[in-house]
Amino acid sequence: MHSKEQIGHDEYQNTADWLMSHTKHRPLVAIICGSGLGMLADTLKCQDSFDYSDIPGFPQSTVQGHAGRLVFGELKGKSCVCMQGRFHMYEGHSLLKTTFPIRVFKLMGVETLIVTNAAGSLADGLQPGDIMIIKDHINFLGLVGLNPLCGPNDDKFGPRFPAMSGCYDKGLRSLLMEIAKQMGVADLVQEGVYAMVGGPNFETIAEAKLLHRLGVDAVGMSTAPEVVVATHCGLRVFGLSLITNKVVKSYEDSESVNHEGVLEVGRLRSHTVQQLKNKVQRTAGMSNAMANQQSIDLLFISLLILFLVLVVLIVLCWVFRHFKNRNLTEMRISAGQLPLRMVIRTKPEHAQQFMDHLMDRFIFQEETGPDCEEAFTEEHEQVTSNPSQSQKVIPKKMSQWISMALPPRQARKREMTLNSRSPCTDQSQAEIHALQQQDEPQHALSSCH
Ligand SMILES: O=P(O)(O)O[C@H]1O[C@H](CO)[C@@H](O)[C@H]1O
Ligand SMILES: Nc1nc2[nH]cnc2c(=O)[nH]1
Repeated sequence: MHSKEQIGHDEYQNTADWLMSHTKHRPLVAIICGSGLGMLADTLKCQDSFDYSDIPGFPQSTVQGHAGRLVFGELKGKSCVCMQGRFHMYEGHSLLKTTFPIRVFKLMGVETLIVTNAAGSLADGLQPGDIMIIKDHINFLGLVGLNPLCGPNDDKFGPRFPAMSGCYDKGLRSLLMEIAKQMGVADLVQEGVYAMVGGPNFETIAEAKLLHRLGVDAVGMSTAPEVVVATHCGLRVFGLSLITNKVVKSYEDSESVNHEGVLEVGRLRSHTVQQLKNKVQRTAGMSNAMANQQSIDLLFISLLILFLVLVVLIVLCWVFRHFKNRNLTEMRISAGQLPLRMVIRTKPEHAQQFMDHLMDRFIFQEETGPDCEEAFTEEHEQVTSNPSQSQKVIPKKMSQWISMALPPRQARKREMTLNSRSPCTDQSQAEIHALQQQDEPQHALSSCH
């Protein structure tokens, strides 16, 4: 039973330490080369390569087309590590063993895993030689409990129940589509769902029909366990399937698939796959820390722009209000001893009318208030003694309560009119001057006695 097998954290760590003591490379990207795709490592500079048989704890590769070598090297100055040959369950390895290198890479500081494989197509639109960007997978082994994460969970790597939705990085997927367009090979590239079956036999026609009905675009015998383990330990994953054959789905079809044919297509398309892989690898080679820093910078700039827009809006509102109120007369009314105030803004021509009504009201109330009788009588006499005066005069007592602020230009005119028409007391003159010197619309007490 695979689930009883355990690999201790120390065993992964020992292998990681051994590798790091044998190479100066500190890769951020790891690549697993699928069947016939071992040449993906060829373009790496300053290579350090190790046979799997020399690496402590590493399983051995037994499949033709999988060299069994770990190659460290640089692409455009960025270190990466390439597995020339992967491990399959059908070789007799446990799923924990087939995914052993992934956790070792994680402990070495790898952040992104690029998986490649050879696969048979079920989708009518995928032809041999096409490249499928893996959008998602169906892990048939996992669905029946054959999963490298079975057994005690190593919390140092990841959670007991890891999410798998979105395990194939969306950003890198769209990036590859862009790159394919730029390279003029967009018609060779499309996204699809990969399914992993146990192998090593290829599919019967009934199985092929079933997979097709289930929505599988391409099928192979690897990849899913590696992706599950990589996602569990927080690696960013990108996957490419090279379509090496069409899966036979019809009893009338006389064609049949074989491993040599699979390897041959791999060799023929190796150059294109290599170019695509290199371009994604260069972007992925930018560490998560760098990518995060870029996101933080972007967030900071967005916030700054938002703040500036807010400031501009506030200033615009202030200016708008200022100009809107500029030509209005402002009347401020304070009531009693309570801090009760009312501000009324109205067109200058309506202001006097309003004041007249207000004063009539006040006078009526003053008449009924016993304590203000004396003040009222005195003021009332003043008003009635000069009935020709077109503008009513606010009684002295009320001037404590009512004030008017005219628009700046009108305030000046009004001041001149008041000066020429009726002599103001020294006190109210002083108030007019004092208030007019303020920046606000000038306040002119309209009480003139
Ligand atoms: O998935 P990779 O390793 O690319 O290999 C694929 O090709 C082999 C069959 O020809 C199988 O191992 C299948 O999984
Ligand atoms: N299962 C399976 N694996 C493959 N690997 C390459 N081609 C195929 C295929 O047709 N079926």
